[in-house]
Amino acid sequence: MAVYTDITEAELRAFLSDYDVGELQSYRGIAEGVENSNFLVHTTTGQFILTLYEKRVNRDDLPFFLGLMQYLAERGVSCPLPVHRRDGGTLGELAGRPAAMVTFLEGIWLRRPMPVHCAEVGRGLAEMHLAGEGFGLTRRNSLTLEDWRPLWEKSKDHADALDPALRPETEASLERLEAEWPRDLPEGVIHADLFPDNVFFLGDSLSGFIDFYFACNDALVYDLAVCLNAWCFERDHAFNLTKGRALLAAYNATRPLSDAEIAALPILSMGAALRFMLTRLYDWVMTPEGSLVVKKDPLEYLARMRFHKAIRSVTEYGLDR
Ligand SMILES: Nc1ncnc2c1ncn2[C@@H]1O[C@H](COP(=O)(O)OP(=O)(O)OP(=O)(O)O)[C@@H](O)[C@H]1O
Ligand SMILES: N[C@@H](CCO)C(=O)O
Repeated sequence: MAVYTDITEAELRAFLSDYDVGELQSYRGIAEGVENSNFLVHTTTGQFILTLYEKRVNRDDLPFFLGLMQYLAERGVSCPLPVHRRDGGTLGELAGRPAAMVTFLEGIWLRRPMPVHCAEVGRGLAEMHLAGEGFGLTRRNSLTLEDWRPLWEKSKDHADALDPALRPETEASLERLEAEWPRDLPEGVIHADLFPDNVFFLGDSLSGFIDFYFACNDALVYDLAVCLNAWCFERDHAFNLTKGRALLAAYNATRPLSDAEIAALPILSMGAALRFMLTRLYDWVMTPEGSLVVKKDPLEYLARMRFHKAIRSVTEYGLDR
């Protein structure tokens, strides 16, 4: 459950008094998510999501995240819109945490996405990349190549307990990624965490993206590599070629990939798999026993790392070449 910081009704009423959102009717903590504390807030004018930003979110990055959601929403991307206070600001403080409210997005996330949904994500991701052009603020990706080894150093002593293969394979992956990481790919604003739980659907149609708290400037195709990892593998860790084809074709139809971007897909996908293995391993080690947060399995991403390492041609992802 992701309510690390609880709030009282009195605190919430005082917070809401700076907004034109009507009277508080009810509120409850939202169990899903692992990063921040989220509350669903009902007022006489509608429902909103209130987020209290926790450990991994740097306060200085919040104007980037909130500004980006606003920018994308204004340019036709369906995503939460930060709610403005009467003084014009969107960022406040509640229970000693930075806090903001955003509009509620209709839809549900899919536990078992099908190829049709992968195609929707591919199209939506490409549209988001195009819509992000010209956004005035920038943010470095804080979970990219340079950040992986320090993260690994903090948790590697616990790797053997999970799987004896984890340590040697991660060390070998880090070396290869450090030697081969591509540098000159087209960059822009990326979501960087576009997992199924961050994409809402109404029926088979994508209804919106949430959770922009890893968004940053980086190679656009890295976002696609994250999606390949998050959307196109089955529970037994097998890659689903039909899903890969659907995701990549739909992306490519909206924002055509260059030859360099296509060639970089295997190494970027391997890097993306390592990134999620590392943050999951870190959380696995650091989250206290008995805590209500659902820990995610780092080994799912060891399996994906193996798959990407063995790729010989991008046709294995479903790209026609
Ligand atoms: N704008 C929104 N509209 C509707 N529901 C939302 C919205 N934002 C968040 N939620 C709900 O809150 C849950 C957690 O939100 P979110 O994924 O942003 O949290 P997080 O702690 O940052 O999680 P993550 O583990 O994905 O990084 C979502 O699964 C969704 O149910
Ligand atoms: N989407 C991530 C959690 C947030 O970084 C994961 O599944 O590991």
